[in-house]
This record gives sequence, C-alpha cells and structure tokens, in this order.
Amino acid sequence: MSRVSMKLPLIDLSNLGENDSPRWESTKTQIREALKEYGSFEATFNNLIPLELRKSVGDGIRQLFDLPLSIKQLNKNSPKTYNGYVGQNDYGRLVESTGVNGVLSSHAVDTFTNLMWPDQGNPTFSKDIQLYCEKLSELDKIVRRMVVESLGLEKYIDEHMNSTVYRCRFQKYVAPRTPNSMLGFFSHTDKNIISTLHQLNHVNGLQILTKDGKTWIPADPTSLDSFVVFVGSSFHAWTNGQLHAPIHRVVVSGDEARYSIGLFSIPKEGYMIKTPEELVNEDHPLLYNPFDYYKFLDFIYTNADASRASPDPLIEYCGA
Ligand SMILES: O=C(O)CCC(=O)C(=O)O
Ligand SMILES: [Fe+2]
Repeated sequence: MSRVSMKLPLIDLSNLGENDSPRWESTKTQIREALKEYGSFEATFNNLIPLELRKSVGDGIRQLFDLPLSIKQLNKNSPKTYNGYVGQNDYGRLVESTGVNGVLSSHAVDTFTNLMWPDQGNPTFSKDIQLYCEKLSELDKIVRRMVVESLGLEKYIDEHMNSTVYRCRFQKYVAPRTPNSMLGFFSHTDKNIISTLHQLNHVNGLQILTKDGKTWIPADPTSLDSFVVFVGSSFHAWTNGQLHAPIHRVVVSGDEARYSIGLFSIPKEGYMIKTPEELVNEDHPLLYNPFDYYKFLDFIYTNADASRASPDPLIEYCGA
C-alpha cells in the first residue's frame, strides 16, 4: 500500500478583518482544532514579512554565524534567560543557535549586536531584527487571542497577553554532506507559550510528531510567506491539556546549510501560570498546579537526563 505523507493543517491568516468577522470566527475554529489535534499548523500570512526585509535578515544571520566562535560565545545564558549561544553540542552536532531576550526592545537588540560586532555594532541588523520580530509577534498574538476566545475565556485575554515577553532565536544547521539524513535538533517539546518558526532558506528539515507518536509530519513551508506555529508546554498547561504541545525535531540532509528563526512568547519573570477554573471540571480534572516557568526550566536543567527521557517533565514538576 502506498503511504500518503501527512501534512500539517494550512491556515491563512491574511486579511482576517475585524475580531468578530465571519473569517475571524471560522479561522478561530480551524486554529483551535489544529492545535488540539497536532499542536501545530502552517500559517500563511501574505507579505507579513516584506521580501526585502526577509533577504536582509537572511544575510545578517549568515554573517552572524560566520563570526568567530569566540565572539559568538560572548552571548551567554545569564540566570533566568536561555538565549545564549549553543554550538554543535548535544542538542545536535549540526546545529548552532543564539538569541535575544526581550527582542521587541531596541535596547536588548542593540546590546546583542554590539556584543557580536564590537567595532561599530550592526545598526542594519538591529533595525531589521526588531521589525521582523514585531511582525512575527503579530502572528503570535492573533493565534493566542483566537485560542483564548475559542475556549470562551475572553475575560482572561488582557492578563494572558500581558503575561509574556518575546525571545528570538536564530538557528544554523551545518550541511551534513552525507547521503543520509542526520538529526539536526533532537526531539523535544518547547516549554514556552507559542513558538513561531520561519525557515529562511529553501533547506527543509523540521518535523512534527503526531499525537499518537507514530508519524513524523514534515513541516516544509509551502511558500515564502509561511510559518510554523507550535504550542509549548506552558500553553498546554494553561489550557488544562486542551491544546497539544507537540514533539518536534529537525532532520537535515544535502550540501547546503539550513537557517531558521524562531519567535517564542515566554512568561514574564515572576508570573505564575494558572489554569483558569472554567477549564476544570469532573470530566477534565486539573492537570497541573500553578507554576513559575523559570523554576520549571531550572528543574529541567538540573534533571536534564530524566527530563529529556520523560514524555512530559511538567507532570513531574507540578502535576496535580
Ligand atoms: O529550526 C527549526 O526549524 C526548529 C528549531 C526548534 O525547534 C527550536 O528552536 O525550539
Ligand atoms: Fe523547538
């Protein structure tokens, strides 16, 4: 029997119109269903990122990864941030990744570029990255607003939207130059709220595991205006498990490097993630006690091997 390869749901977020337009309403349902079943979907959004900006950001990220290792390593994880440089380590031998916390602030982005380009900074890259992430954050906000609305939790919208900041991470996957595919980024769930991934060149490799754990769905973008959206463990917990937080990985092959950029909405420091009581009842008992995202990350990193082996370390950390 020939196997048809599965695809992620494709949802168009361009021209949605007003909050209660018929398009808004029908898209909301599509998003909720996609995030329940797959924890992920491919979003198209025409001209969200103008082509020039995309090219310029692509060039900037190549230059960034071409910098000497000793410079790239200057971007360190400080306590409570996980935005520092990781290179060709146990995440995957082929991946390098580095990022900026609080990326919508010009101060945060300038601090990063001044560290990477100590002579005169990189004003073009600073400006581009900030604009790029602002655009991606529009997508993040639409998705979250729609989820909250479709769960009938309008009264929590402001609190929810104000409870996060944005982290941006850039990834480069070295070309394996072997006939076989190689693991670029190990299987994992994201731990934040929503992740929005944009592949910057035509080298594919991102895969999402189905809920039943049986099939890896390739998340190859179908156009330049295409983004992959994932649910992270924190949003899974907030929705009392209604949204699935999918396991995903990156597998690469061929002779060209892959580049991607991710925007992650993450809870603000000190914010306790607490499932709204409206989502808890006899049929849906509380899954997770209130928790602090950063303390959860500390737990994961101090129990790294066990956490990696566990299908859901959040259960071990604060399961109800
Ligand atoms: O590079 C990608 O496409 C995915 C990266 C990823 O999963 C992550 O940064 O959490
Ligand atoms: Fe991820």
